[in-house]
Amino acid sequence: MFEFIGFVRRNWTAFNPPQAAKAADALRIGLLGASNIAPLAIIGPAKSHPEVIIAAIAARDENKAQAYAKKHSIPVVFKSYQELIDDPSIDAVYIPLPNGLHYEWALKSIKAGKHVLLEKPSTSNADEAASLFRHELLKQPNAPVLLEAFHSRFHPAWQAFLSLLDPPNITSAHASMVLWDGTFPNDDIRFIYDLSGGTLMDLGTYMVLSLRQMLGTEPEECLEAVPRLMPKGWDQKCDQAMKAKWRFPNGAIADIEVDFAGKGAYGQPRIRFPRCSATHREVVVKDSSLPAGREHVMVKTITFWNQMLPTLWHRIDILEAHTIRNINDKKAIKTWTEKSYKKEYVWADQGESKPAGEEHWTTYRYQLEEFVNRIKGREGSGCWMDGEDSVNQMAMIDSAYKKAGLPLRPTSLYK
Ligand SMILES: NC(=O)C1=CN([C@@H]2O[C@H](COP(=O)(O)OP(=O)(O)OC[C@H]3O[C@@H](n4cnc5c(N)ncnc54)[C@H](OP(=O)(O)O)[C@@H]3O)[C@@H](O)[C@H]2O)C=CC1
Ligand SMILES: O=C1OC[C@@H](O)[C@H](O)[C@H]1O
Repeated sequence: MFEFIGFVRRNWTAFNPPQAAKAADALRIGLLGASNIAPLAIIGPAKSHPEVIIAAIAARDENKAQAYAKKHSIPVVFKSYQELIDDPSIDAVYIPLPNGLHYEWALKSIKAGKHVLLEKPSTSNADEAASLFRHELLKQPNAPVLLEAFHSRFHPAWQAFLSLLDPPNITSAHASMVLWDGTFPNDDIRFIYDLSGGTLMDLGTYMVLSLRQMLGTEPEECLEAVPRLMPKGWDQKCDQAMKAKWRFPNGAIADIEVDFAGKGAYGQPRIRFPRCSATHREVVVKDSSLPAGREHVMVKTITFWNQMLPTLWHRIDILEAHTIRNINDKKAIKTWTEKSYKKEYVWADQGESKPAGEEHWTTYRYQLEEFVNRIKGREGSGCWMDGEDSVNQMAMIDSAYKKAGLPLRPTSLYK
């Protein structure tokens, strides 16, 4: 009952956040495009941030921008993306454009001296990511801050989950999410190759990041990648679903499954709640009560339920599979499991300095906190995604497209 009340209160407040009075030196952020995601990813989170003002929007159609600005109380409308990034009163831009336009508009914004919060996936492929994140302009003193908006990694629950893992001793890992057909129409930007669509580029990015973060390193090889293409008549260079498997340097095998049109038995819609899990190498548990010739071993599996939107609800399951067995023939004498659970909506006490956070803060709000901290030169929670991380993320995505025999998403012609 208390948990249900907490769930309702947390989620109601997440979507109706308290309004903070704005500081005189608040960052003025402009939005490129009247996107579907901005209200959740930045307009809402900015409300409770005293140092952020959503100051302007630009859309390809000015009337659309005006209507969006009115709905979301955005004071200034620009006629084009370029006009917005050229305006000296704008400090930073949020780029939630189709994936294929990320590179061009991020680079244009950086050239205009703006800080950039860039939607995931950062670019269309690893080559683009390398040219963007290793750009000379980002190496200058006082260079703009560029962040791939991988919101989920900024949440305390995700960090708590990672802290329970022992990456060198992980033997297998898994991450998956399956949605029902029709969540997005077949002509959505997500499924258009020329805009760098594909399910691996969308849901897949979260699962790829989950594996990379759980293993704490980059894969050696993509062992398998099996796409299901969009239905006939739709873009045949886009995957509607993807299953892929990699080998990591410690020998761990890690796989993902993502699907935008899950079907179960008899064609019934199938969904799979976002999750990821890691299983560790068997360890011997010291047990002085055992007779000679016997040993006690344990295998630990840790699962995170809802790594994508943990504020809504999440759970970390710690499962220990114990066995008492003969040492010589490995015959099991007794087996049992022990389970415990963890949730973490705010940072656990870390002594003197606890990073900012509230139970109702979404992943996007935690991310915005760190984006601002970085721009203002403050330490913050320590969560960040640096440029090389974003390049490696795209390299792992590319490796699956290559293995699947699909073309890499197209590189922008913008220089
Ligand atoms: N972090 C997260 O949780 C989420 C992130 N995303 C990411 O955000 C980005 C945008 O997603 P979403 O908001 O769902 O997308 P939308 O379908 O809302 O499109 C975003 C904007 O793209 C602009 N646009 C520019 N060129 C084109 C074009 N050729 N065709 C279609 N649109 C164009 C439109 O701008 P205009 O208004 O100027 O016409 C539109 O408003 C993607 O990169 C996606 O991966 C998406 C959902 C969740
Ligand atoms: O980033 C995202 O998160 C939620 C998904 O449903 C969406 O397609 C994706 O773009």
